[in-house]
Amino acid sequence: MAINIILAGPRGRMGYEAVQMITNEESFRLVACLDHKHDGLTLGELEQFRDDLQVPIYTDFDTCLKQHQADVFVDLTIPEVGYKHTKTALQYKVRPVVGTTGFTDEQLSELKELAKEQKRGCIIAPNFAIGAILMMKFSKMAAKYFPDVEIIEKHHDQKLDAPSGTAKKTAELIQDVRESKKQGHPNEEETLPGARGADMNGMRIHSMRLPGLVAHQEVIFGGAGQTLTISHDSMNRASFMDGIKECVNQVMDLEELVYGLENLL
Ligand SMILES: NC(=O)C1=CN([C@@H]2O[C@H](COP(=O)(O)OP(=O)(O)OC[C@H]3O[C@@H](n4cnc5c(N)ncnc54)[C@H](O)[C@@H]3O)[C@@H](O)[C@H]2O)C=CC1
Ligand SMILES: O=C(O)C1=N[C@H](C(=O)O)C[C@H](O)C1
Repeated sequence: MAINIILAGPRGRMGYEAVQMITNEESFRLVACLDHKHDGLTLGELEQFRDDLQVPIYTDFDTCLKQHQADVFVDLTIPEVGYKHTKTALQYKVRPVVGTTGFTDEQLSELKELAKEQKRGCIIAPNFAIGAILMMKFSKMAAKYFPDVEIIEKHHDQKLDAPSGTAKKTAELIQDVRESKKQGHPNEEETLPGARGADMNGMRIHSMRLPGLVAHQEVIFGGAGQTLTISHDSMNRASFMDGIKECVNQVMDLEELVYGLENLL
């Protein structure tokens, strides 16, 4: 039996790629899309999609959920909207797979509680690329031996949230094995605010935004007389699609919220 999917954000960089992946996958069926425009049209009526994509577009999620029996809801939008969508999907007992980043810790806790109450699977994955998951895992391994670490994440200049979800997740994983420690000289001073980047329990995260970039991260560890750099580059958004596929399949068997694809691989 096919898995029926509703996708939010089909016209976005990730959404467009996800439409191609879902509609090319035999075991998936794209039953509807959610957008903030084009209510009542189908994807095929929009310029960027194939004419034969007879997938209806809704601007109101409640209406969409009442009209279509969906198993999984995929969100690739913006933080504020993605959070509201995820909550609504869970209230309708539809399983969310969320790639949207920038949720607060409070929002994540609230959604975790809701998924538990509703006994519905929900996956929130700051990064769907397998290479990025390995980069995070390797960083956690290295942090045991190198407590001094700085993260540099580099993204395209249309990204809304900083630091990236991946950088925050990496720092959280490192934090599991690293004691809180303020890095750099104890008396260091920023003569330009922000020069040392964001501070997460003494660990520093630097966010770079430039046209031409897609999604890249370096985790640099420093020790006596040596540095270790673990890096990952997504050259295009196809790099995230296998991860979304995996999450759509796995969320069907979950009854709680899982934050991070590293917990499922
Ligand atoms: N987890 C992962 O592996 C990845 C996550 N992302 C995240 O995915 C999200 C989307 O990224 P991009 O596609 O690059 O952004 P984008 O800006 O290209 O697309 C966002 C889409 O959201 C849509 N949108 C805005 N408000 C909406 C609403 N009320 N209802 C429905 N749709 C709405 C916009 O029309 C737009 O098409 C971001 O949060 C980004 O950080 C991006 C790449 C990989
Ligand atoms: O906005 C993006 O592009 C990306 N967002 C995710 C993040 O915030 O970590 C994943 C990837 O880095 C691409």
